[in-house]
Amino acid sequence: MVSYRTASNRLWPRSLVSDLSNLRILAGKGAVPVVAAPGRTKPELRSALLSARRATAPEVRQQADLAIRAALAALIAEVGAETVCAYRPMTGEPGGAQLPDLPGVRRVLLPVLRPDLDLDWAAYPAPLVAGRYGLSEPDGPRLGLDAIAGADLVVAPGLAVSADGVRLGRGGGSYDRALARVSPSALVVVPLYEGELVDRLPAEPHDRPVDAVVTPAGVRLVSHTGRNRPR
Ligand SMILES: Nc1nc2c(c(=O)[nH]1)N(C=O)[C@@H](CNc1ccc(C(=O)N[C@@H](CCC(=O)O)C(=O)O)cc1)CN2
Ligand SMILES: Nc1ncnc2c1ncn2[C@@H]1O[C@H](COP(=O)(O)OP(=O)(O)OP(=O)(O)O)[C@@H](O)[C@H]1O
Repeated sequence: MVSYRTASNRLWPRSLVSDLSNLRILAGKGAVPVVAAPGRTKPELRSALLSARRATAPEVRQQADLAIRAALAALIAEVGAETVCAYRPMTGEPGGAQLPDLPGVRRVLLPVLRPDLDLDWAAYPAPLVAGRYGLSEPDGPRLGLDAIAGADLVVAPGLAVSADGVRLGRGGGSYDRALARVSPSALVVVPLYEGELVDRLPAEPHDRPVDAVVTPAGVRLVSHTGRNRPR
């Protein structure tokens, strides 16, 4: 099987990558120079990206959410993911509220934000209860910080991802910590709207690279330049 090594040094089946030339274009040119303007700080980028999401009409967003969920379902079927750590999007986040209703997945876990902003996990489906920051979180036994280590696919929230796999989150460092516990064989993907896959993002040593983004256009690997050559 031909496969590609991604930013986090994991192998992806060739069958997921429909068009390598397309990936090269994305890696080389990226998108959205307005958002990715060099020199902008993480807080400036967060604020610009969140404003752009808020400015999107609900019906446009819902169409995009539908396409993102379809692409994610195709990915899950392709890789045969059995345990998935996902999240329950808040209003305006890619994928919409139904994102964690994943067909064919044996076990879905959702994050529960701890007071120190680290992430505990609980099984889903489960009743959702209101948490901090307007989050809806599963009400059920807490499985511990290391539950994410059992996932073969992690669907992580983000505001943007760069072509070399750097993810920009909300700034709590929650996923920086949680992604450090992911199995080396697991895949990490971030649902995004078009335009949120950008050329470059400010990167810090604690940032954990991700493998792919899931946009309305499909699954796109990130960081396939350099060491991500076909094997
Ligand atoms: N749907 C979803 N669930 C998630 C996350 C996420 O980004 N999205 N998280 C990802 O880590 C964790 C929760 N962390 C969060 C941290 C900040 C905010 C938030 O809304 N912050 C406000 C500022 C709030 C304030 O400081 O008063 C903001 O970003 O505008 C939300 C979630 C776990 N669950
Ligand atoms: N392992 C860690 N333990 C404690 N704090 C951490 C850890 N990793 C990162 N942080 C802190 O979290 C804060 C936010 O980091 P950063 O701006 O990279 O967040 P982010 O990746 O955008 O957010 P998130 O991971 O919550 O989605 C930083 O102050 C950073 O020092």
